[in-house]
Amino acid sequence: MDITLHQSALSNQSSPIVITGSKSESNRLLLLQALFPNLNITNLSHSDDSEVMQRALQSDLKTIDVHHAGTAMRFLTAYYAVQIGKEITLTGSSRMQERPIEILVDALKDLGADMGYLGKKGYPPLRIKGKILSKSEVVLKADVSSQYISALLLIAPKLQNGLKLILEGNITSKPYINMTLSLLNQIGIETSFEGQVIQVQHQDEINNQTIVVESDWSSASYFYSLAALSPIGTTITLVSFNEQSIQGDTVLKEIYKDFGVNSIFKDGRLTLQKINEPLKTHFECHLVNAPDIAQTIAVTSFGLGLSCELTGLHTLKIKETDRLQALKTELEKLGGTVHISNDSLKLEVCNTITKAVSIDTYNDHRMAMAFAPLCLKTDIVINDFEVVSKSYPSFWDDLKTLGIKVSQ
Ligand SMILES: O=C(O)C1=C[C@@H](OP(=O)(O)O)[C@@H](O)[C@H](O)C1
Ligand SMILES: C=C(OP(=O)(O)O)C(=O)O
Repeated sequence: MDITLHQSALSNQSSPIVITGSKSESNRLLLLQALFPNLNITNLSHSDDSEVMQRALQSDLKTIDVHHAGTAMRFLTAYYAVQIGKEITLTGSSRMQERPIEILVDALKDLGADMGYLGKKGYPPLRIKGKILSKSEVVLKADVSSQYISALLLIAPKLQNGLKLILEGNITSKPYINMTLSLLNQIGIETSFEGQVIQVQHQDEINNQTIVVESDWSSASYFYSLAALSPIGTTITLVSFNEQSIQGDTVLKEIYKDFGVNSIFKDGRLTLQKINEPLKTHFECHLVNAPDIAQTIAVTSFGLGLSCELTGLHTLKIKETDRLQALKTELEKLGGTVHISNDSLKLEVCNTITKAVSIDTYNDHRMAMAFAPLCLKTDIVINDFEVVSKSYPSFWDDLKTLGIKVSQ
């Protein structure tokens, strides 16, 4: 189904937007909780991806389907590899069956795992038979997806001798690896990360404890974009966010300064203030550490009539859709001119936005949410609007709270 966002301005009296827990943190903690049952978690994400993860970990079924959830696919591959005596099929949506997993499968097999492909080599679905993994050191490529590395790190404390990972190549999405290590440290597990080598110590048990999931910074990006596209003086308040976070997407607060948005933290609230128009007409950003906010930034630049060059985007082609191609197609429908390569996107200056365009979302929540803020400039239709539930089910309600006029 589609949804129409009528050209609107944000209300200046709206209540704060409450964003729930980070899906990345939630899915890591859910897996750690399955390994260490005395870990208690609060403020879990309400996203489809976290619900899928929760259901999978509680399931006795022989086939586990994670739909579109990349973290669930990768983290559960490692988890089931060490579930002794269990044999399962792990599968996902048709897109998931095009998202590569060979680097992780090879690393787990090198450690002693018993698993294989049920379809195309290198891709889900997988057959996994849990066993004790005998080895504790493995070499793997780090330039395709950090999720393979996080998956191995999450099961590492339960391996007999812990784990030493030797990373090859440029490390992509590094803040997500640091997030995994930080959560391991928070529950009392010792780790080190020096150069290309990560080590995790073996640990059987942890102390009883509760971890509060931080609110989701990737979801906050759409509000940064709304603030950037609004007149000077506009404010949007988000709860609950603190300046210190283990999520790499906190770089938003630096990046959006260039678009005239200031971030003020007070008592767990983050207020975004549009304080000036962009100081430059061309924007450049290297996003190898924050791939999930690339779509938001490209659309903000377009909406502001700026040219931009975004680099470090080689992972975008293997996400929910080929995000580089999807951005080019949809921005060009709106009148933009976009050049893409395997790892970059260049947008030319465009001062008129084509009206009432229908944006295709390609089963990608971030396509829907990244384009939505353009309703501050023109009417816009978002096709298959339900996709947002992958990470942010209440997104459209939250837009209405801000005064955006929405109809179905
Ligand atoms: O570990 C995680 O929670 C994630 C890592 C990133 O993936 P890649 O490492 O594949 O870039 C990111 O894009 C994804 O949304 C979540
Ligand atoms: C890429 C994403 O998720 P995943 O890889 O976990 O499917 C995302 O949420 O933008």
